[in-house]
Amino acid sequence: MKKIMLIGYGAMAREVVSRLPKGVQVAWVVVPPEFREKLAGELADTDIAVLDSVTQAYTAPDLVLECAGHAALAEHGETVLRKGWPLAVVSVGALSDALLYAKLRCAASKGHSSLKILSGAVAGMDGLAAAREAGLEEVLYVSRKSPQSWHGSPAETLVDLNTVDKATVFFEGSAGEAARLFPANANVAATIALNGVGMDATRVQLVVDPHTHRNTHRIHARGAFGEMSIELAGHPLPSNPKTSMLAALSAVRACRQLLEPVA
Ligand SMILES: NC(=O)C1=CN([C@@H]2O[C@H](COP(=O)(O)OP(=O)(O)OC[C@H]3O[C@@H](n4cnc5c(N)ncnc54)[C@H](O)[C@@H]3O)[C@@H](O)[C@H]2O)C=CC1
Ligand SMILES: O=C([O-])CC(=O)C(=O)O
Repeated sequence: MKKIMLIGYGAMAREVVSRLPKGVQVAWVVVPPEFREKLAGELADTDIAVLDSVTQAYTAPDLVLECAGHAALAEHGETVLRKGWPLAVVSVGALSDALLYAKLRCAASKGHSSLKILSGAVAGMDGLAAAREAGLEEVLYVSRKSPQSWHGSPAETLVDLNTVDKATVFFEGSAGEAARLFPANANVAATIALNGVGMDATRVQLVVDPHTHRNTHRIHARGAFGEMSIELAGHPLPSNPKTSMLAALSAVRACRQLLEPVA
């Protein structure tokens, strides 16, 4: 049996748990101290230990899965990697902080562990990263979501989410800016950047569309390899419209890979 540690137990983590393959079990969940008692009560009938620090686990997980947000990756990532535990992350936007990126890279190297950037809500990262080998001239990413998905983000100050009546671009900038300004909505921008031309050169547009219920991710890349356009229209999770179901599925896949000898 493979044992995983979850960092975070919100919409995405719960979706992952509901789809875990046979042969993989959650042994630890790490949440902020103020949520620990309540969650421990909720999980009292399970074998899951609810912790507020990764250091409270005394055996090594086969995988640590971060599904908790930028602050959580900054808080726990380095410790996990220094312990030699493999870490898969969805809050990729946190890596737009060059210092955090360098710290995690160094911790992974010192701990002989690995930091896996999950593809999350988007697809095509393998092709983009391969295309980069011969040089990329341009990468553009457009994210389009419903007003509901942008509530609680700085989009609220850039466009009236309650009255917008047509698809409207409310942000244009670099992947790094998008990831920092929209930590719960633009992790994909950082994922594309890390697989392509980097945080500064990746161009990003964020769009609110009152006529959609999907989270749509469009990538256009051009380079020596040729040209690629991908559009992925994902269903949001009912429990968090900011987060696409596919993001959770990319984490489920990482768990399944623990069981597979062929990658
Ligand atoms: N790469 C991708 O495609 C995507 C990445 N994400 C990332 O996944 C994160 C989680 O998404 P959801 O589950 O939908 O959000 P959510 O808000 O439903 O759940 C977040 C969970 O993390 C916990 N948490 C917060 N701070 C923590 C800390 N310091 N340590 C441990 N746990 C902590 C919260 O208590 C909560 O249980 C998002 O914040 C975002 O950064 C989200 C969607 C797509
Ligand atoms: O789940 C999505 O559609 C994308 C998302 O929130 C992110 O990139 O942070």
